[in-house]
Amino acid sequence: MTQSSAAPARNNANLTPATDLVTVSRAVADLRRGEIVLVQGHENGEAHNVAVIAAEPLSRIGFDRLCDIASDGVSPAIVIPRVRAKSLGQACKNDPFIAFVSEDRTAIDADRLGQIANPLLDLDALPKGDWRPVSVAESAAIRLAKLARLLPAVVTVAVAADQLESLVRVQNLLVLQSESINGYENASAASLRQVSEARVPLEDAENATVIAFRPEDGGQEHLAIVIDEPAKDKPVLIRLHSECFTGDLIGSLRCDCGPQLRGAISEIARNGQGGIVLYLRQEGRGIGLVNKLRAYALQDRGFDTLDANEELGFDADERVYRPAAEMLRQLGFESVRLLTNNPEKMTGLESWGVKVSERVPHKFPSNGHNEFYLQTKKDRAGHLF
Ligand SMILES: Nc1nc2c(ncn2[C@@H]2O[C@H](COP(=O)(O)OP(=O)(O)OP(=O)(O)O)[C@@H](O)[C@H]2O)c(=O)[nH]1
Ligand SMILES: [Zn+2]
Repeated sequence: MTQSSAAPARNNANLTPATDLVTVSRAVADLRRGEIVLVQGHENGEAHNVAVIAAEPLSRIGFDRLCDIASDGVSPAIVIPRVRAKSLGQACKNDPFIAFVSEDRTAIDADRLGQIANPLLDLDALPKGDWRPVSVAESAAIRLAKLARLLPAVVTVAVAADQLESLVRVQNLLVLQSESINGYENASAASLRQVSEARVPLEDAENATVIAFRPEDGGQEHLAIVIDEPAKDKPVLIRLHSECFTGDLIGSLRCDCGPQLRGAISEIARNGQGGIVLYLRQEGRGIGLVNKLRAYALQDRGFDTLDANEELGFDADERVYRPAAEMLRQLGFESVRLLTNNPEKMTGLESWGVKVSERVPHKFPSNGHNEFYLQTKKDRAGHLF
């Protein structure tokens, strides 16, 4: 076990379970670097603690350190999506995630873990082992991996209560409560505050102002592009646009995002009443760019856009709409006319108290590459084309 007695503890093991935005965002960064984080969950009135490492950026050193934490001879558990377990030959119930524990600790190394976790990699055979349901702490750890925009697959070992305090103190590991992880997205959205604003004349809307909103934990800023001067006492024309690096910036033909973004700006400018484009940092329907590229690679192997997400262990759509509702509230708008084909955006906004008085269709012609994508949204995601 690596020890550094001089390292100050970054928090203590008795933290209250209130959502702790800063600790969660620090844990996200730790997980992305391949570091161990400690997660505490409560089941049947008892605390269960796990030390966690993400399966994806797992280094040999990180894996060895995790094994050092485990009791003698105990293999770490590999928590993967049910669909991945199925394709590895394990018929399982409907739990979305399942844990695999190898009989032989030496049968798993960092490379083998990557192959087990990532559906794009081939795996010859799984070593002998047992499957078991995941604990509350482990399912929160999966949520943390999703917040980190990593593959939803983690490696865990159980940690006894007396071991927890020394890991925090001696190894300088973060400990966080499952409630904090599970409440993070909501709390982060509620903490958004305007941090800067400037006039930015656009090709299609000369009178535009970009306003940036930052969450308290210092996470990614969402943007409001306010065009002209929309009245606050009647429904404002808006578009909720989810970030799409490939479609918005480099002209990808796999989706319809580029034309939808530019089209929304010009339509709002043309209508003469003003309006707002909310540019939401929810790349890849909330799974992040790296995972979206993985989903594209799976689509090239025959999965459709929704199944590809699920094959990776994500929901078909992981977006949340509280940040959009919060920005509208702070800008002083209560009621909107929404440019969209996606009914979930309407119900999402309404569930956070924004009145959607009208849906304004926002369809653009297909381009020779995105017909199947658009058809899938219509047939399987209920998009109204
Ligand atoms: N995971 C995943 N995300 C994708 C794929 N294609 C596009 N996206 C993402 O999907 C989102 C599309 O966002 P929007 O255009 O705002 O939403 P929409 O659900 O299509 O709804 P409307 O356009 O409003 O009708 C962006 O974040 C894209 O990056 C894909 O195949 N997989
Ligand atoms: Zn796109």
